[in-house]
Amino acid sequence: MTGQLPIPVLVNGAAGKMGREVVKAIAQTTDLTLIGAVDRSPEYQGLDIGELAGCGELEVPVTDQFEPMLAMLAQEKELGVMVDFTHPDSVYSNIRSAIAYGIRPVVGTTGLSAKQLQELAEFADKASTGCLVIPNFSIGMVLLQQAAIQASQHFEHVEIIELHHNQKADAPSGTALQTAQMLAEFGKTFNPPTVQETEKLPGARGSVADAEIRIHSIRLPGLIAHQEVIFGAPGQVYTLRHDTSDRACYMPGVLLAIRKVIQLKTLVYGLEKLL
Ligand SMILES: NC(=O)C1=CN([C@@H]2O[C@H](COP(=O)(O)OP(=O)(O)OC[C@H]3O[C@@H](n4cnc5c(N)ncnc54)[C@H](OP(=O)(O)O)[C@@H]3O)[C@@H](O)[C@H]2O)C=CC1
Ligand SMILES: O=C(O)C1=N[C@H](C(=O)O)C[C@H](O)C1
Repeated sequence: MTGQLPIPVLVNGAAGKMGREVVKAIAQTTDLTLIGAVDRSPEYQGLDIGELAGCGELEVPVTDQFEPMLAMLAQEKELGVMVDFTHPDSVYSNIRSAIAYGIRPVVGTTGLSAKQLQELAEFADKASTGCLVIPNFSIGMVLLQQAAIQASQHFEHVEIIELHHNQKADAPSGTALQTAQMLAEFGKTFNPPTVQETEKLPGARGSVADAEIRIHSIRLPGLIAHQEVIFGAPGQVYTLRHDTSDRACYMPGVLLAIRKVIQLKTLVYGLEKLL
């Protein structure tokens, strides 16, 4: 907490699957206060977000008026935070708008390109405004990625499978892309060809990400969010797997990010940098 007052938070995408979890998590704290709930869905306009999220009335109605809410948040005595769980198509401009108002973004929405991230980092830098972009807020995924980095020093072959619910807009997942990027950071290239391959169906071998790491995306009802990183070598396979069974798993990371972002003056990418 800065001073005596709670950190004012605006949740963008508040009526969505993640937005509702964030609203519930904030309502259970004493050092954060929900001051706005933005969502574009017409069916939820004017409804109390607390009722919608299942944590009781919060006297915060859902609105689609993002910019006016940012302007209102900018008037608060304490530094304001905008949590974004919206859509890959709008996240870039949401972050720019928040920073322009001096609001600190905590971003879970995936789908930002490397170029967009670079531009946002420069924008945040110039404005001396903290911004957190976190492809995955769960501690289990951070641990998986750390184990994968360690294993990558010893294996030449690795592929990633990510499995998600079939409402997910982007593929591959932000987490899978980040994982490949983390393994590529040590300058190694994986999966040297062992045979001339032919794809009888385009995409059968997945997509090629950083350092020649292949990513395969599965979308099915019944899934939430899952990832496997599979290393292979002659005579052995080493599989790392993380399973999400409830979106509550992301909330400790989201709350940590809200509390940290107000201390930052630049854009930081990845939960591991906060731990
Ligand atoms: N970083 C992490 O740990 C996690 C990240 N995610 C990411 O978060 C994002 C959201 O996921 P999820 O909650 O499952 O998605 P949902 O579709 O359930 O929720 C998104 C909500 O935001 C609304 N919305 C979309 N665009 C806008 C906009 N421009 N302005 C205001 N509201 C908007 C949607 O309305 P409508 O339905 O009308 O489009 C919907 O109500 C995805 O990118 C997902 O990959 C998800 C889980 C964890
Ligand atoms: O859409 C989701 O659900 C998730 N999205 C994030 C991603 O793309 O990596 C994080 C997690 O996998 C859940």
